[in-house]
Amino acid sequence: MEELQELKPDPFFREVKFFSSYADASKVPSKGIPHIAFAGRSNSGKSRLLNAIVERKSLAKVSATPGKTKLLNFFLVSKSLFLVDTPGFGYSANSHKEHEQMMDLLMNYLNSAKDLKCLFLLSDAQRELPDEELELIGTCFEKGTKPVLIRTKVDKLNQSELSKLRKKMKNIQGLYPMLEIVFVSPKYGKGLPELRKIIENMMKSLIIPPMEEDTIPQEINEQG
Ligand SMILES: Nc1nc2c(ncn2[C@@H]2O[C@H](COP(=O)(O)OP(=O)(O)OP(=O)(O)O)[C@@H](O)[C@H]2O)c(=O)[nH]1
Ligand SMILES: [Mg+2]
Repeated sequence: MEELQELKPDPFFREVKFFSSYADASKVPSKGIPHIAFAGRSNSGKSRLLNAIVERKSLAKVSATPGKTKLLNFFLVSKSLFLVDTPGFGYSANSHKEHEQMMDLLMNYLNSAKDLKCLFLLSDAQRELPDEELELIGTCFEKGTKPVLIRTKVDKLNQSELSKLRKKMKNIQGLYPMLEIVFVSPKYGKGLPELRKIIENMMKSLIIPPMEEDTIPQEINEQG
């Protein structure tokens, strides 16, 4: 894979900040600012990809230990878009009880957030795509949330593994012809222009009300 090229700074992502964290899905912002959520198994690379898209090194917290992100962490981009980092499903290094709470939080959010317009569903390219991910893609189409399937860590695959993966993804697009699938490696900048384009197109298709002052939190709490 080619080395990371110097990326052209994207003006839309120049203004990005941590907004707030939520442990209760009913409290998340719902005033018309669209959300894009990053969901997927623990350790699939959600937090790292979010940072890479907005060209920040450590805005969202990244860790090699699965289960790092425990809350719904909202990042506000140009006062008009929330990128939402979420706890990972599947194995995590947290206690069983804590993990169950994280999963309840995530599912409540995915099922109820009115402003969730797009789901970035990440899955490690070294692993088979689990059936649950396919079901989640189906649910997104039913609910009118645009799903994007993102295969991460493609830098860890060799050429023959990559071509096998491409074939498998073609089969999935046979099931879901409208599904966009992107291969990424934040390490090498791969897939980032495609994802930024998806975000740009989504923003163009929406009418977004100006952000009200009272929705900006007075005290920003800790990211979890
Ligand atoms: N080689 C490689 N490593 C990656 C890539 N993306 C993420 N990683 C690494 O994978 C590990 C997990 O990344 P995170 O972004 O914290 O994963 P996450 O999905 O947010 O994990 P949880 O918050 O625990 O659910 C970290 O050590 C990352 O540096 C990638 O594209 N290539
Ligand atoms: Mg994370």
